[in-house]
Amino acid sequence: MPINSGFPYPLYLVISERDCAGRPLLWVAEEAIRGGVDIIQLREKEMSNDAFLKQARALKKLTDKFGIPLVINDAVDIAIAVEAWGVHVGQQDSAPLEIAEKFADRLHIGWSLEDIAQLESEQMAAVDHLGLSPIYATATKTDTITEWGIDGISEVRKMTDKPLIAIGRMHAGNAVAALAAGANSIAVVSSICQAPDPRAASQQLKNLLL
Ligand SMILES: Cc1ncc(COP(=O)(O)OP(=O)(O)O)c(N)n1
Ligand SMILES: Cc1ncsc1CCOP(=O)(O)O
Ligand SMILES: [Mg+2]
Repeated sequence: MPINSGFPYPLYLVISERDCAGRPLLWVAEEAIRGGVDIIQLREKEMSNDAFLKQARALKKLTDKFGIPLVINDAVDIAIAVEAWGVHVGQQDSAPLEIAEKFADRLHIGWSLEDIAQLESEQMAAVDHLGLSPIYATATKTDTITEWGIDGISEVRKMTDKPLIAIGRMHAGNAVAALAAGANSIAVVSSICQAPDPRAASQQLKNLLL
């Protein structure tokens, strides 16, 4: 059984050094937290394991200071090493059932949903929340298949009670529609990490989601 079916984190920041427009990741993260981000995922696709672990430890200190959860993308070992709140895995990553078998009560498990048929997967038994990936195609992640769109969120909402995170070109102009369609959370990279003022961008998004 998943360890928690609730998801009280409407504004979800996914962050990587590369996406921070030349600014330090920890500065962008702190500004975003001060602006109202509720949860942060560290997603480093181009770093060595050691550098990823170091970055994860530093970010965990920051998220602990502000009392918000840290999620690690892909790397279950790093999530465990830094005592992260959770891990996010996709269809090509470690399987939720395998993660849950080893780390049953230690990690919340997020899983990417790319196709409606995946809702029928046995993996769903170990999944705490779903990332609908992507709502819209985005330059931040190009190895995606189709777009859910806002209608896709409504479709999935009718088929599962699990918390749904809308990700993929989400911004102030489409966040409210995503929530109205049944998403519990909006996950963003560019809308905050590339913003000239990440704190103001977070505040603007958060105000829309309250
Ligand atoms: C909240 C959230 N949803 C979806 C994803 C995408 O995960 P995945 O499909 O494994 O792709 P990568 O992020 O690993 O490239 C996510 N990271 N977060
Ligand atoms: C990690 C991820 N998974 C699906 S889309 C995406 C990237 C979202 O980035 P952006 O918010 O810049 O479109
Ligand atoms: Mg992944």
